[in-house]
This record gives sequence, C-alpha cells and structure tokens, in this order.
Amino acid sequence: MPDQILEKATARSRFVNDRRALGNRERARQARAATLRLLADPHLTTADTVAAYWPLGSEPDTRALIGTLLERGVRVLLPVLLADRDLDWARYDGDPDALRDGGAGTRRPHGTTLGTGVVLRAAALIVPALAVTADGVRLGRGGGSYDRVLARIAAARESGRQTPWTCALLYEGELGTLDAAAVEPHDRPVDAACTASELVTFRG
Ligand SMILES: Nc1nc2c(c(=O)[nH]1)N(C=O)[C@@H](CNc1ccc(C(=O)N[C@@H](CCC(=O)O)C(=O)O)cc1)CN2
Ligand SMILES: Nc1ncnc2c1ncn2[C@@H]1O[C@H](COP(=O)(O)OP(=O)(O)OP(=O)(O)O)[C@@H](O)[C@H]1O
Repeated sequence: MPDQILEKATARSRFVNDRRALGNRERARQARAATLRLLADPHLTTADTVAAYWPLGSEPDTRALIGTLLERGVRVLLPVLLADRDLDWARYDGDPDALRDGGAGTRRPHGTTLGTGVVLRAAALIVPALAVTADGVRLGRGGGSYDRVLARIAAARESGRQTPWTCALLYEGELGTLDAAAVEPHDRPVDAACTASELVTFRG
C-alpha cells in the first residue's frame, strides 16, 4: 500500500478512536460551544442558504446548528449520497422524523434532490471531517465525496464565480494535529475550521 494511504488509514482510526474516547457528555459540550461560535460568524449570520450535514456516529452534532438556522429563516440543504459516492442535495424541512435512510448509515431528506451543482450557490458549506491540517486540508471518512464537492467549489472559484464559504466542524485536538504525510494530492482544503475554542481561517 502506498505510504500516504497507509498513513491515512492509521490517522482515520486514531481520530475515530479519540472521538469515541471523549464520551457523550464531552462531545455534546464541545459541539454546543462550536455551534454557538459558528452561528455568530458573519458567513452564517448573513447566509440565505447553508449546506450542512446530518450527524453520524460520534461526529460533532449539527442538529442545534441546523435548528437555529431554520429559525432564522435560512434554507438548509443536506447531502444525499449517490451510488458513486458523489453528493446530491435536498432541502431539510425541519422534521427529523421525515429523514430517510440515505445509505452507508446516512440520513437524507425525503424531498426532491436538487442536483450536485446546487451546493455551489449556497452561502456556506459545513463540512464533516475527522481532522484538518494546519493548512486547512481535510481528512474525511474515505468516500471522497467532499473531495469532489470541494474540487467543484475550487474550480468555480477559479472561473470567478461566487462560491460558498467552507468550514469544517471539529473537536479540540483535531485541528493542526494531522500529519502532512497522511495527505494525498486530491485532498482539498477548507476555508475555515471551527472547534469549541476557536474558529480558524485558512483562506479569505
Ligand atoms: N454526517 C455525514 N454525512 C455525510 C458524510 C459524512 O462524512 N458525514 N459523507 C462524507 O463523505 C457522505 C457520506 N459518505 C460516507 C462514506 C463512507 C461511509 C462508510 O464508510 N460507511 C460504512 C458503513 C457505515 C454504516 O453503515 O454505519 C461502510 O460503507 O463500510 C459512510 C458515509 C455524505 N454524508
Ligand atoms: N475529485 C474527485 N473525483 C473523483 N474521485 C475522487 C476525487 N477526489 C478523491 N476521489 C477518490 O475518493 C476516494 C477516497 O478519497 P479520500 O480518502 O481522500 O476520502 P475523504 O476525503 O476522506 O472522504 P469524504 O470526502 O467522503 O469524507 C479516493 O479513492 C479518491 O481517488
């Protein structure tokens, strides 16, 4: 196995184990603090549409974030995993009971999918990640889904289009501790990362 892939697999299991070891209460505390920090950021206070994620396993819980955005009248999109692991998007109406099985453990809105390109028109994209390097490069679950989304955003930016602000939501200790050896050329940076104690901007 190439070194980076092995490093990546090792890094993934380390970060997943550390997340589990935090325990429910500490994960919830950190997610609450990070949520308040993120909600106060101008990228979100001015947003009309935000693409977020529905939490899986021990990921930072986004349900309060999503609930507050809906209360503010923001349109919230959630990912819909496609067969090739690319991401389509659908609008979340605020009813968690109406979410459906989206495959691979994910939950998806019941409504119409809007196309893979719709995320480019959101004001912000909240990205799930296991860790982010000091330069903002993201380690995900390994489907390459967000690599593709972030690559499209980068391409749209290159051509001068307005694109969403991208921010990873992390627990303490997941920001800046990922070894550069675990990064592959297709791995994409996010614009910012938010934890309970800080919101760090890498770009913009
Ligand atoms: N909350 C959340 N939603 C998300 C992602 C994410 O990381 N977090 N994704 C980020 O890309 C996409 C889903 N991508 C996924 C990629 C791989 C696996 C995966 O490896 N699943 C295991 C089984 C998990 C289970 O069934 O509990 C597997 O298929 O072996 C899951 C989701 C879109 N939605
Ligand atoms: N732009 C892309 N288009 C198509 N496939 C891609 C792209 N970027 C990465 N991939 C593929 O996706 C697979 C998984 O990539 P990687 O391990 O970096 O996923 P990840 O970023 O951790 O996962 P995710 O984004 O789903 O959380 C790799 O095999 C890679 O070749």
